[in-house]
Amino acid sequence: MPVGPTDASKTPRYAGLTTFARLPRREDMEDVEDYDVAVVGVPFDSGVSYRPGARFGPSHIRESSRLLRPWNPELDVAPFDLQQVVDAGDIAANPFDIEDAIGQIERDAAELTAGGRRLLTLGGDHTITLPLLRVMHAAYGPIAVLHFDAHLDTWDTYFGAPHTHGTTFRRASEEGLLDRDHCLHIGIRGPLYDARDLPESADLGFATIHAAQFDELGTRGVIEAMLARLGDAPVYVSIDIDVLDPGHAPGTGTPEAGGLTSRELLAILRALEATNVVSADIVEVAPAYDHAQITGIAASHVGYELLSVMKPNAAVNA
Ligand SMILES: N=C(N)NCCCC(=O)O
Ligand SMILES: [Zn+2]
Ligand SMILES: [Zn+2]
Repeated sequence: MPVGPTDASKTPRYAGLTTFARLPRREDMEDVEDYDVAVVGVPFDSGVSYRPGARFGPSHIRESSRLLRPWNPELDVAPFDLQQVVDAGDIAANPFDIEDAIGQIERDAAELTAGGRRLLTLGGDHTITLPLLRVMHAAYGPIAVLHFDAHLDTWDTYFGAPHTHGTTFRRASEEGLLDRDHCLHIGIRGPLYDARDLPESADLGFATIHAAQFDELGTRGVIEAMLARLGDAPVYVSIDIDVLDPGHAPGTGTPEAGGLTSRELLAILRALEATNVVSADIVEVAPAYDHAQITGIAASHVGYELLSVMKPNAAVNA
């Protein structure tokens, strides 16, 4: 039986060290390799183009996750009984050297996912997804990326810099990491730099469901289109919290009006039960702009739903 979160009926939720959902720390495990999914923080925000602060995202999401409970009634699952989930702490990413940080993230994520283990990464800005996708590609081959974001993040460079939070998915596509027939952006909105931004993103392998399409499609219609696009491919889910409307997630660096509600996002994530989610990240949570943990709580619930749809990899401990 997996070791689950601290029992809230025996130890107050607000007591003790802060781990995601009050899960055991990886260091607490007798056999440190004995987990199916690791939650890991990447406190890095040196790739942002506007407001900084996502380096404090991991600790804020953890602190906001203390109220999560063990049973998920929407999916009829107990995500922490299905598989051993641990909190693996934070990856120490160099704030002064983006290339070095990307290398550190890639190495540590490769180690944490050895043997087919899953990762739920708490960012950090969206720069951190590139090394995570390299690790996914090494394990699974070209990967279907399900990208929730207000932004395309398929731009080329900022000030000549190739590795930023706005260029991640162009680099990933250029490096051949993506399964170009099955990648999808959901929630795109707001002004762009150029009329070519959208066609270029399509050329890089992404279909798009714009935030403005939610009214005509409805959540059900979005889910159907998403499942059709993903098919049976191994799916990596990257969630930029700014996909949510600023009313649902004010604590982020590049907010855009007209976004999803947290209820819409959570419903869409639950539908991933029918797919093969291999790992995921939640990025761009910047607590300095948050109020009353609105963004942190949304992010912690997003993480909970992701853990609820990740199925244990039969290869682990086989
Ligand atoms: N939040 C992320 N990942 N990217 C935003 C980039 C928007 C911009 O610099 O214009
Ligand atoms: Zn964004
Ligand atoms: Zn982004």
